[in-house]
Amino acid sequence: MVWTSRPVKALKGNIRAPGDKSCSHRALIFGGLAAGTSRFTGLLEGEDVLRTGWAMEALGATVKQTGPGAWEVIGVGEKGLSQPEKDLDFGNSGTGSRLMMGLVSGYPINVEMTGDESLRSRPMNRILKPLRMMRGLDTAGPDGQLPFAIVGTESLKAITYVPPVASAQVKSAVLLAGLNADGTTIVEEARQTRDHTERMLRGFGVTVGTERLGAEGVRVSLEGGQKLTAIDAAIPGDPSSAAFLVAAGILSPQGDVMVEGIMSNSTRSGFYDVVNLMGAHLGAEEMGDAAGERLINVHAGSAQLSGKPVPERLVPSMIDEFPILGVLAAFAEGETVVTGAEELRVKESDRIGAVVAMLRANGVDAEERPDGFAVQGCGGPPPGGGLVETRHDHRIAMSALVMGTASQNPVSVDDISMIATSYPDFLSHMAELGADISEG
Ligand SMILES: O=C(O)C1=C[C@@H](OP(=O)(O)O)[C@@H](O)[C@H](O)C1
Ligand SMILES: C=C(OP(=O)(O)O)C(=O)O
Repeated sequence: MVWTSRPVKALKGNIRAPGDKSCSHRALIFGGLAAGTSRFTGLLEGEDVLRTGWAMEALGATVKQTGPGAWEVIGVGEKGLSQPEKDLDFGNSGTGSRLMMGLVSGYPINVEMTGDESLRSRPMNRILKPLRMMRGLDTAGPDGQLPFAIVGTESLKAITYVPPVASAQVKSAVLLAGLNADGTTIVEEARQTRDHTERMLRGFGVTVGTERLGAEGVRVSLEGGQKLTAIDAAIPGDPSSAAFLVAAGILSPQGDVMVEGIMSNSTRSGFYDVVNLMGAHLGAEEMGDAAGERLINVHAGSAQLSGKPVPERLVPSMIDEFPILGVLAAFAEGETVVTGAEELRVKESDRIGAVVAMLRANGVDAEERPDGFAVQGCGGPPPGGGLVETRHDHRIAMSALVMGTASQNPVSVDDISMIATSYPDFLSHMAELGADISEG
């Protein structure tokens, strides 16, 4: 179903950022594992997160909604995870599926897992390889794409693992397997990825060590056999979802957008650093904290940006924000170049190909690089007028719709259904700001 975003003069208003997707997955997983009842507020009720909740229920936890964004999770505690009676379907979610692969591998259960067309095409050997090492198996194995089964065991051995790609999902899967392994599991990241697993596990009473490794890296360690204790927590706002609203405020000719309660964590803030480098002058005010994370309100007003090379050291901390950065680059003056971001090829879509196709369909000069893309900015509103192929990718759909709010002509997308995986309130939030987005 085609939806179209038409240019409007002003986007204005205050929006509360939706709950963070990464933290919401982890809240349900850790709550489902813990002894006792955990209560969460502000949980993201996106499809990806709900599927993680259903998976935890299939494994023996009780997960129930008690109000809007309010959830109660009764964990399995001492009993451990039990054999699910059906396949676990993770839909579109790399995070849910990969974290759960690590988690279930340390229990004597056999778990069939699957996902949608996009997830079934994503690489899983990055998880299967360290899990095989923890079983003492040769690291060579069949190439992994869902559907497949994880056959768990109670005799995992701790390993020291250096992931070949910067991935919080890989780090987290290894640490979750490490919870049930014999010895101390260590993950060494050359460039640190988002640290929500480490922080939230500590909240649930697990001792997790973190040491700096070189200028940009980290060594994370966790002793096997530790138990989790239930907590009450408020989920911080999602900086990745908020990035669409912030971009909309910057691009609007009369933009005045405040996004409230965004998690401020240096492992997630790359997008905000880059748009400031490009000349956005975002305003930030402290808002207290939630679940051990600092919260800020961010104000975004109209600004003419200048294209910039994106510093490679910031790539992991903005890995989900490249589609919307591509849109900002199209409005900027001069060239924006992204390098060192080959991971974008294996997200919900090949996001290098999808971003370049989105921009070209709207009259913008953009080209693919093996590990990124280059955009020649229009120095103002790009032509627009295109129909964007979203390729089952929520972030491409939202980026294209934001582009349409300020381009010369409307921008259409071929599908919006998958936006609900990460940001079910996106369209209503955009409408509150004054966007003109509708079917057809
Ligand atoms: O751990 C997480 O919650 C996530 C890690 C990132 O994936 P990778 O680990 O594949 O980089 C990110 O793209 C995803 O949206 C969420
Ligand atoms: C890459 C993403 O998520 P996941 O890997 O969980 O599917 C995303 O939300 O942009």
